[in-house]
Amino acid sequence: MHNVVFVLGPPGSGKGTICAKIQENLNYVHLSAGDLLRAERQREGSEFGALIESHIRNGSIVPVEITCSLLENAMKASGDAKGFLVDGFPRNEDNLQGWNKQMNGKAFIQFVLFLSCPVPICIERCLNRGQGRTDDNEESLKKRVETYNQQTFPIIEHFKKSELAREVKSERPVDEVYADVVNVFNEANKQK
Ligand SMILES: Nc1ncnc2c1ncn2[C@@H]1O[C@H](COP(=O)(O)OP(=O)(O)O)[C@@H](O)[C@H]1O
Ligand SMILES: O=c1ccn([C@@H]2O[C@H](COP(=O)(O)OP(=O)(O)O)[C@@H](O)[C@H]2O)c(=O)[nH]1
Ligand SMILES: [Mg+2]
Repeated sequence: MHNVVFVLGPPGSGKGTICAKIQENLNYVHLSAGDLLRAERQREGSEFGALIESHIRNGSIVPVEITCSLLENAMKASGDAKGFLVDGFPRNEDNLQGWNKQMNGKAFIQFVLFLSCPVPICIERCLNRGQGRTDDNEESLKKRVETYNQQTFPIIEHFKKSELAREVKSERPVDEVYADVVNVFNEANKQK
């Protein structure tokens, strides 16, 4: 049974940055759904490359069958780990239902880390991210924020209702955000 922590928040809220630090220090394996999709987009012979690229440029969400299989394969390939940080997923109802169907009995959601950050700061961060991404531009970001507000925030609300969400405000400097995130993980692992 894979132990999973979903890491959610608007684009630019710091999910990848924080997950990398957690992976380094707390023995969780970081799986960025976005990175897995970008790798699949480039993979020689992938039948989903064009579909993934159009969703990424559009800030829309790739069908869960594709993303969930990439995540499950990555967890299988990773071998034993204290847990998996599933970064940037689930992003909508289709993702959540698809995960529940495909991963039922195979994964346990320990909790959901929600990095909350004002949108203008998020946009600024993405525009300065400098990773040469095809979706870090004004046009794509506008759509990504709309997708986040319309489709992803309701998923966060769902996890809040089931008392699985742990919110950390992430407009502060990385070290301050990370210190609070460590406390959330320590608290969650104490309860195990
Ligand atoms: N707390 C923070 N303060 C300032 N910049 C940050 C902070 N967290 C992340 N960043 C920067 O903002 C950009 C987006 O961070 P990233 O971790 O990629 O966010 P996400 O994965 O949520 O899109 C990166 O350039 C990163 O270095
Ligand atoms: O589970 C996922 C994760 C990402 N994406 C797509 O990949 C893009 C980039 O996601 P990522 O998490 O890398 O963006 P970030 O929030 O880190 O800026 C999203 O806008 C979506 O188009 C998706 O469709 N499903
Ligand atoms: Mg990211």
